[in-house]
Amino acid sequence: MSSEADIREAVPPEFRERLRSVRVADGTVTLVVDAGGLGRTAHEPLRRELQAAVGTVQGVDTVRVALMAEKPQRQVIVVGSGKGGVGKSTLTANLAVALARAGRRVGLVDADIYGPSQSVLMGEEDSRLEARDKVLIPHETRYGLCFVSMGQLVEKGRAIAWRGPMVGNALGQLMNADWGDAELLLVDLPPGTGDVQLTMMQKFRPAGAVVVSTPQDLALIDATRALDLFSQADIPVAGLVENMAGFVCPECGATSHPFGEGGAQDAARDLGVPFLGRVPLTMAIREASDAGTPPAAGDGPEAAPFAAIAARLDDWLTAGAGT
Ligand SMILES: Nc1ncnc2c1ncn2[C@@H]1O[C@H](COP(=O)(O)OP(=O)(O)OP(=O)(O)O)[C@@H](O)[C@H]1O
Repeated sequence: MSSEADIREAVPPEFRERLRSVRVADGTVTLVVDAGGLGRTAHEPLRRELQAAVGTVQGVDTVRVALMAEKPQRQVIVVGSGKGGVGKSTLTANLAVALARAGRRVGLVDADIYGPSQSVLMGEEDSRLEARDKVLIPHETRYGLCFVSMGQLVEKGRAIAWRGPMVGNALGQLMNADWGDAELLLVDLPPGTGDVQLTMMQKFRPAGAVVVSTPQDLALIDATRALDLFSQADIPVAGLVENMAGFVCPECGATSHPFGEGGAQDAARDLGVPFLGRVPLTMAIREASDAGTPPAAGDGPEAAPFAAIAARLDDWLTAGAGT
């Protein structure tokens, strides 16, 4: 009859620290193993390796492996805007890249269910999502982060006309994908204040919200509405970002202000929310975004504003300002 010590000895050394308990009874061995920090994809190979190794011990007929997947502490940050077209998806993609570059383990969720664009922004237009045991496996990008998007589930160019419960269901699938050891999920919300936002706030309790606006008054009125929605739901506001703040002429480098100047910073001050920074309107940002090479991943001047905003968001999270 094999002893517990024989069984422990047979477990490959790299897994011994994960062993939580060993039970031996009538030729059946039960191992309880901590699978925390391993992605779901690693579970089956780990189980098979342990079964094979322990199965070689004399007197062992059956090896049962119970994997405990502790849930990593993961914070959710939503990025919203009062209206469409202000650059919310561009900002979310580049913030995710900048945070990953700064060493954060980041996942990106494209919850802009009616107009998903993260596949294009990440240069993964043809990527499709796979599922294991009905859990989606996020798609690995070249930029040090994984993402999921509605755009990966529906046919390209197909309009999505869903009612509330279907939207909630789709959102749940994206949020509950196999995020492995990601510590931060950045969520690109649809513009406005509809079903997705409400489901998000009720079901997934974000640690914080970032609101994007262009500097002109009309956009700021809408941004104020988005801020109001978050504060009503007790979601802390990490800050306001001013996008398309000043146009940098690609010919002469001079800056003009087609949408006005400093409006979001003033609005943030008036509303008592942090101002996270501004991103200029440049041809390079638009071209890089369309080409699927997020400017934040490069070393050009376009990366700097995103890195600065990401650092402020990181400080806000580190200071424990999120819930
Ligand atoms: N700072 C910027 N400089 C230049 N172009 C930008 C900038 N920010 C965004 N854009 C461009 O503006 C367009 C709209 O941006 P984006 O899709 O990110 O906006 P959105 O608010 O997410 O829109 P939607 O409401 O469709 O989700 C895109 O073509 C994008 O490349």
